[in-house]
Amino acid sequence: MDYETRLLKGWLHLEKNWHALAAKDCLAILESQPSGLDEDQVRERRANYGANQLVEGAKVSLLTLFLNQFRDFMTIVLLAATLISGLLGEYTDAITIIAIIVLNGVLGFVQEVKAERSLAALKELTAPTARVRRAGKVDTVPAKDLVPGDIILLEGGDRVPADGRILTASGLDVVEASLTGESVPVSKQANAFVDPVSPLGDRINMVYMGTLVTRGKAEVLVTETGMQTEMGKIAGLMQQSEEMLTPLQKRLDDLGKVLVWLAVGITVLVVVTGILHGQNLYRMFLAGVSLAVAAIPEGLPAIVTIALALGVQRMIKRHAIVRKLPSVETLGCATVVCSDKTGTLTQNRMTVQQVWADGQWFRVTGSGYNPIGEFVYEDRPIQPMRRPALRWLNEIAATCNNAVMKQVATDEGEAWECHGDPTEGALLVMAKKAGFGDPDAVYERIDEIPFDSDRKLMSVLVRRGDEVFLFTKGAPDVLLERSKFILTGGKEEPISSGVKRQIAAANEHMAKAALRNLALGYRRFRSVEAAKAERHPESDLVFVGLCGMMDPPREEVFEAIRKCHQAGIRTVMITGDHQETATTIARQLDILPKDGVVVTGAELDEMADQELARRANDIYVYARVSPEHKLRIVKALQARGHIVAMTGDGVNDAPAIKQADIGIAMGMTGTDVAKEASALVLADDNFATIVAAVEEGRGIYDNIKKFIRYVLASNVGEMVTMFVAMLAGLPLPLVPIQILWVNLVTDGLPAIALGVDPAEKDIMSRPPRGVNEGVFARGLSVKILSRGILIGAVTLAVFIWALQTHPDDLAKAQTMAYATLTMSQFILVFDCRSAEGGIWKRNLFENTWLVLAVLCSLGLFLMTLYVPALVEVFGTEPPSPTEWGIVVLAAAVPTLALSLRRAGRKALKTKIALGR
Ligand SMILES: Nc1ncnc2c1ncn2[C@@H]1O[C@H](COP(=O)(O)OP(=O)(O)OP(=O)(O)O)[C@@H](O)[C@H]1O
Ligand SMILES: [Ca+2]
Repeated sequence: MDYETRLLKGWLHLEKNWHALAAKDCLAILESQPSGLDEDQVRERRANYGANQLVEGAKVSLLTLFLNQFRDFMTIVLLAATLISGLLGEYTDAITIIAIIVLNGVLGFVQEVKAERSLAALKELTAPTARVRRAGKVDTVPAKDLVPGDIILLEGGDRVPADGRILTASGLDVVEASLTGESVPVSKQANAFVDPVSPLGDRINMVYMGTLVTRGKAEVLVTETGMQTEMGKIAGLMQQSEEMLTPLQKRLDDLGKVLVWLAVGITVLVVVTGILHGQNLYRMFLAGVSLAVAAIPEGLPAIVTIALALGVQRMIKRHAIVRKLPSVETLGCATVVCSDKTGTLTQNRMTVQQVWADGQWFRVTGSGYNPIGEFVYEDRPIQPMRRPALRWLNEIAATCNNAVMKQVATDEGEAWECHGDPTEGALLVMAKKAGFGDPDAVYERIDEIPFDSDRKLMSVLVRRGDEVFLFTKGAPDVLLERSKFILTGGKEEPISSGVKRQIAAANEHMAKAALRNLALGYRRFRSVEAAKAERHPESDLVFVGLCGMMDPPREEVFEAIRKCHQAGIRTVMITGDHQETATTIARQLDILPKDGVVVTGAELDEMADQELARRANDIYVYARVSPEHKLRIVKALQARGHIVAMTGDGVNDAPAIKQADIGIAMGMTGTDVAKEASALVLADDNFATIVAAVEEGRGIYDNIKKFIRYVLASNVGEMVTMFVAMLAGLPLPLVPIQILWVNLVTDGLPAIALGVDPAEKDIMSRPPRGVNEGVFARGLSVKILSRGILIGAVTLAVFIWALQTHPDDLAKAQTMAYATLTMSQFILVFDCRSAEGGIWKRNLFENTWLVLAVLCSLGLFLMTLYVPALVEVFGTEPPSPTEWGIVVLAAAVPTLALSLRRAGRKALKTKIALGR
């Protein structure tokens, strides 16, 4: 570092005024260069500067999390009661109860840690990345790995990953609202002079972490990372807290509060009636508190989180990444899925098959990205570079292009892969087939006007010797409109309206064959300066020709769309492509029914919002639309009461993604902006993944309902048993420790195993659930109460029977009641697996976890009957074989009776139906 640089560095150290320095001085100070840092430098700086991350708020320690398990009111009361009983000399009772409470706490703790971990893993998956140039090579790395001195590449749609000085920029616009509050994009430049004392918003040669690039491209030298960034300085204020509680979780939280008071109320009643009937006050108190602890479903929120988290992991396996947990529930309610076409419904592996130029048709042979094939005219191979129109066409196609083709080794030998836009990949391959493989050797690129979905065009300014051209490619209708000339027989001639009609017809012809079309053209300039001075460079073009590329539908989409039909979900295609191409593909995929309507962006512009809403139910394809139209479409569908899932990838798609009930972003081709607006990211950009996510979403919601049903029915059973016994003046049916143990073995493992239950087969043939439908809709509360009451009834029946057969043996009768209550819950858990069908609706062994969980819990329960040390503590007396028979029969009654009743009702219905 020379003296001057060191001087600057000293000054900078005080002020951090990167914006007031020349770019080359910034590079010198950071000892970097445009080709980037090398590996050693990066490693060293990582150690010095730390990760490029905002430090998060303090995390809850594991110990706190563990202690939290014992903080609820009833557990504290129970602990106090236990202490008293310890003081009164009931040591075994006291120790056992404490042991059970600790076990319960451990269980809750494990559940919560697991839930937390899964959520953290989720966050990791959606962590931002950055494109960085190091040692001359461009690579995508996690944004947290950036160090000062790194050279990063930005383009429209990126979130800026660190603070940096702009080295080069073309058409760069950045929204800095997150930093300055200003929502109008700021236009940035590399070489602008910026006053040292200017505010953040005026430093137009800098970009700042967390701001959004809306358009353009730039190379940026990272100057500050992590907490040293402007964002880091205000990190305390900025911590975005993502809404992580789902509507269901909130509702259950409220429900939990009600249930606590209900449980406490009933417990008080039980205790009071027990005492009035002459029960021992102290034992009654302990029993009451134990009952309350058992009956309060304090584990529900944690189990819901686990079910959500496990479901979310299953979704990840199916390539759907959930960014906002609440959307998991909404997924099951979706009534319309609006999907992009290119790459989502189709394979996005494009191949140019037809070319129209100079009034003639050509075929291009070959398939995929393999650059082997020929241009064919009237069934004879030709040499395209010898024909002026085709030569221009291929030169523009390859030069106005940012894709890179790479050869990779696969299992089936060498294959070609496209890095970049597949549309451009197809053009590169075509040019290579024509024999124009290396455009950089011929044309020097000076500038680029990047593609955007609104303009539907892309251009590059190039120089060849002292000739200067603008090469443009884009949607044929758009490009044709901007053309004034056409290349015929090697000469530029004015384009007549007749020729325009001929081109439009050629375009239509290819579109009807499902080809995706692009037009190519150029414009000459006198000099680079003249081109740069031109306000509308993409006009007065010379039209060269059309390329039609095949982009076949994805195989798996056919099945996915069929599933949607069955599940009562409508599929709508929204595409920037031509209406004929869109229509043909939509027909192939069975998205567009016979009477379905296709609407274009131009027609949308003519339509008022109300009219759009009125017609929204009949429109299946929106073609040649701009991202702005998407927002209107979402709103129109929502106005018709639909729950809308909407896909998108670009910056301009973000508002629609946000507005949709389920915003979906593309994982591969999507911009950061689209991803951040989304609730769901498709790792494979595949439509079928949306359907898989809906399926999982429905399954997760179902599973949550399953264990709510199970846990609450069990608890009702426990309450009914105790309450009725006390009312009837019976002795205590279960001793406190037994109550606690029932709760531990039944609420623990089996309930969690229900959370991973495979979805029912008919899950995608039901209509979508209403968004406002509560958990207890569709008779769930009746199911819970009927089962709970029956469980209580059989437990009491067995208890009374045992009291009568062994009048002097209360312990025996209590053991029988204890066994009946436990066993009936083990049977009930299998009944809860089917929403409508009864216990035999589903294969018992389909959910191995559940079988294992029940066996495991059964073992824990049997230990208290047969392990001598525990028998002593639990005061049990093992039933005889006959008594076991009675217990198991009685325990099966609630589930069997209700399943039979359902089967009976169904048979009756069928009979009535048949009778008609
Ligand atoms: N890289 C590109 N350069 C120039 N023009 C392009 C490029 N990519 C697409 N186009 C043209 O712009 C049109 C709109 O593109 P856009 O990306 O908005 O939608 P799409 O890819 O056709 O379909 P979808 O909206 O279903 O993804 C395309 O139909 C094509 O004619
Ligand atoms: Ca319970």
